[in-house]
Amino acid sequence: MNPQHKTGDVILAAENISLSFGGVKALTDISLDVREHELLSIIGPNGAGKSSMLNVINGVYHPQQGQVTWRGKPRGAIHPHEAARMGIARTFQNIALFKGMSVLDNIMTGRNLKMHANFLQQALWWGRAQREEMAQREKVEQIIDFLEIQAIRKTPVGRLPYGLQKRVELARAIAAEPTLLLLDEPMAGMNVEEKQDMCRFILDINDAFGTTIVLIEHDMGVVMDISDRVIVLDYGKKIGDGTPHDVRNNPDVIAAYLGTRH
Ligand SMILES: Nc1ncnc2c1ncn2[C@@H]1O[C@H](COP(=O)(O)OP(=O)(O)OP(=O)(O)O)[C@@H](O)[C@H]1O
Repeated sequence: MNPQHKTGDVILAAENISLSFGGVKALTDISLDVREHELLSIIGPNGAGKSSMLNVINGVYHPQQGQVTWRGKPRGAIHPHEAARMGIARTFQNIALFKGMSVLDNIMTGRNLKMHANFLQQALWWGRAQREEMAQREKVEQIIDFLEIQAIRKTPVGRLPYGLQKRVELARAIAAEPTLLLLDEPMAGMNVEEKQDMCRFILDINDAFGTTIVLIEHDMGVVMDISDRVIVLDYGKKIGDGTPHDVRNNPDVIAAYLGTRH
């Protein structure tokens, strides 16, 4: 894929971010930006700081130094629910779904932010709340069709194979209609066919909804294939930032990462 034709303005900028846990420096002076509509991958060996960076972006961690700017405005220390309100959705390395609930109900939880009627309003204006519930369900059904999970819509998530659970988690994340979608190893533990499906869905989301995607992924084939741009971290420092072609030919990256691990 080629990048430049589709990417827009910078929507998120992280400037000089440093984050430590006790004596462990997870991130050191990292600056990066995320441009609207792009598919940006963050790669690097285990412990390089990739998940920490996503956690800074969506407000799970607050860096000791540096600043995050969202649509040109410095953000300050925010919590994940505030990041969600800004339009930043997230999936996790370990699936975080309600295992006893059906696929449909799990995806509905992703619509919470879009619900207007609160509990009291639901009690007072039953009709209106019901109309809203129907509209939300319709949206969820569209997502179910989009991700081709119609056949399992009533199945409790805990009974599904791993690959499908990952797809349901993706469905729940896009149910929030995010501007920026953070995906933390969405293909980990998948077989080749499941990975191909997941790649297709990620690209479709990016294309069909214009959703900006930041992806952490260890599979280099996948990263080089689908990314518009790749950022490389190593020991908490940024050592590469460019097109897949640039990164593949960056001597620092080759030395620190591609030739050695994974
Ligand atoms: N909550 C935490 N408490 C203490 N140390 C942490 C915490 N989160 C991350 N770290 C440390 O920060 C460093 C970066 O970890 P991080 O999980 O961000 O790396 P990563 O690149 O995502 O690794 P992986 O590919 O293994 O998921 C590691 O040394 C890790 O042990």
